Amino acid sequence: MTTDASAALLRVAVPNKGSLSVAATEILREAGYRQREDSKQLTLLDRENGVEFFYLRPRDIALYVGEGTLDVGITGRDLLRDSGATAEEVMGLGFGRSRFRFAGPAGRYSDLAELAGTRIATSYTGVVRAFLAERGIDASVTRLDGAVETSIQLGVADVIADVVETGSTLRRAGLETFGETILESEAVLVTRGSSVPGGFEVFRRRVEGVLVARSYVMMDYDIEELHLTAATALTPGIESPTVAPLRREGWVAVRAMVPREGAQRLMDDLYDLGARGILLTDIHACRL
Ligand SMILES: Nc1ncnc2c1ncn2[C@@H]1O[C@H](COP(=O)(O)OP(=O)(O)OP(=O)(O)O)[C@@H](O)[C@H]1O
Ligand SMILES: O=P(O)(O)OC[C@H]1O[C@H](OP(=O)(O)OP(=O)(O)O)[C@H](O)[C@@H]1O
Ligand SMILES: [Mg+2]
Repeated sequence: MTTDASAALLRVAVPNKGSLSVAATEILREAGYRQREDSKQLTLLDRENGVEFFYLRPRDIALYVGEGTLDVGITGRDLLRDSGATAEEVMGLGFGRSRFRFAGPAGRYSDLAELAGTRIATSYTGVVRAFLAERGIDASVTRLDGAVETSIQLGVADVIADVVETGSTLRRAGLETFGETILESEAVLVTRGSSVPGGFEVFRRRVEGVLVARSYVMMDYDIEELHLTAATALTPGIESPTVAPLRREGWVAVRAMVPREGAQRLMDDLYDLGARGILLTDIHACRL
C-alpha cells in the first residue's frame, strides 16, 4: 500500500534566531520532535511524527500562519500583535517573557499624557500606534530595527517603546520606564484559528504535556487514614489523588501531581499533618 505522507504533514514555523529560538527548539525536542542540529538549517522534515519545521524570523511567523502558508507557529505575543496578522494565539509557552513599555530619560516623564507631541522610536510600530490611538494620544512614531535605546541620546526620539526583560539595557542608557505596561509578552503558539489541520491536536497535546511536566511534580506520601481528608485537601491532584492501602493497618499511600512552585512548603505541611515517606519526583512527559 502506498500513502502520500506529505499530504498529511503539519507545517510548523519555529524562530530561527533571537531570544525565542533556543527555548522554542528545546520545547519541541522535549515534545518528542526532531530538531535541527545546525543553526543554519532552514527546514527539517520529521516524517515519523508527520511534521515539517520551517526556521523563520519570529517577526514573520504570524504572517505566514495568518495567511495559511504554514499551519502552526511559535512567536512572541508582542510580535503577533504588531504584525496585525489574523493568526490566533492558542497558548502561552512560558518562556521569552517580557514587558513592552514606554521609557524616557530618567526623571523626565511620569505620565502617558506627556506622550502628546513627542517623537517615539520603536521596533513595534503596530503595537504603539494601536495603543496611542486607543487613548487618543497624538505623537509621531518612527520605526527602528533595534538598539532603540540609543535613539534618544542621538536626538532622533524623545521617548522609546521597547521590550524590557531585566531592565539593564534601559539603565545603561540612562532611561526609565513610565506609564502602564503596554503589553505583557511571552512566546505563544499560533494557528490560523479556522481550518486547523487534523494533525494539530496531537502537536498541541504534546506541547501542553511539556508545559505541564515542567510546572508540576509528582508527590507520594504515606499517612494515617484519619488524616487523609485533610491531606488530600492539600494535594487534590489534577483529577483526584490515587489512594492505596498500605500493609500497615490504618495507613494509606497517596500519589498526586502538585505544582512545582510551593512543593517544598507543601511537604512541610504534610509532614506536620503526620505524613511520612514524602517523595517528590520529576515528571518527564504527560498527557492529561
Ligand atoms: N531580552 C529580550 N530582548 C528581546 N526580545 C526579547 C527579550 N526577551 C524576550 N524577548 C522576546 O523575543 C521576541 C523578539 O524576537 P527577536 O528575534 O526580535 O529577538 P531578539 O532577541 O530581539 O533578536 P535580535 O537579535 O534580532 O534583536 C519578542 O517576542 C520579545 O518579546
Ligand atoms: O531588559 P533587558 O534584559 O536589558 O532586555 C531588553 C533588551 O533586549 C532587547 O534587545 P536585543 O538584545 O534584542 O537587541 P536589539 O535592541 O538590537 O533588538 C530589547 O530590544 C531590549 O533592548
Ligand atoms: Mg532585538
